[in-house]
Amino acid sequence: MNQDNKGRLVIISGPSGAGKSTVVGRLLDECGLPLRLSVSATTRTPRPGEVDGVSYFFLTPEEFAKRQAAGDFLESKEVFGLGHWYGTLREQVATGLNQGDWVILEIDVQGALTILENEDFDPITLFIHPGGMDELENRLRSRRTETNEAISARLETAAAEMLYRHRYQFEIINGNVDNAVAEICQILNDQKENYPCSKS
Ligand SMILES: Nc1nc2c(ncn2[C@@H]2O[C@H](COP(=O)(O)OP(=O)(O)O)[C@@H](O)[C@H]2O)c(=O)[nH]1
Ligand SMILES: Nc1ncnc2c1ncn2[C@@H]1O[C@H](COP(=O)(O)OP(=O)(O)O)[C@@H](O)[C@H]1O
Repeated sequence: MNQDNKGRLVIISGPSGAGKSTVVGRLLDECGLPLRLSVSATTRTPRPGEVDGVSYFFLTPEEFAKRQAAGDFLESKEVFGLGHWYGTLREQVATGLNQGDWVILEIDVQGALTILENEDFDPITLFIHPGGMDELENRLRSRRTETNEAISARLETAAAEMLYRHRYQFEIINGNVDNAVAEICQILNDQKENYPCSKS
């Protein structure tokens, strides 16, 4: 799927609350590359303001299981141990790569490792974190989207995920959003030298 300059896969992981969505939103607008976000499917309920098909495809557990059985996912995982599933849709990735886009997967560590084991891809991998667990907790609490139970599960998972950051090519500390965005744009544009885009 990745031959003939037909786009690239970019994997971004990091603990919940690290600022992945914030940074990715900016990258899409500011990097000057044909980036697009792969919209994942999930069984979790939408937060206020999240739009089906834009933030995620929000599926019932039954719909999700059906799509798993049909082989529609490149990878799918239960994240945080709270019974909510998340999955990368093959179609999202294939469509983007075939159009020459750089397809961003904003996925957890388990999903990233599964894709790294898949030899069809040669992804650029980035791990984002805020530099400290206290700051992570502050961000999660001030986002006001999660219950205390969900915040605790996210913090526990965060500690485990941090242990995998060395499996990624690039570690980004998102202390200041502007700096993190600039650093990642620079990394991606440097990679372009190795893999010229068919689109730009
Ligand atoms: N493996 C996998 N993880 C995903 C996928 N989509 C989102 N995630 C991860 O699921 C976690 C939870 O996402 P979300 O419920 O939106 O909460 P947030 O990270 O606190 O904003 C994050 O670590 C995401 O990176 C996916 O398709 N596959
Ligand atoms: N560099 C930063 N400094 C301070 N707050 C940030 C920073 N980056 C993101 N945030 C805030 O932290 C919270 C979590 O960010 P979000 O992008 O939702 O994280 P993630 O997608 O990794 O779960 C949000 O309220 C966001 O506005």
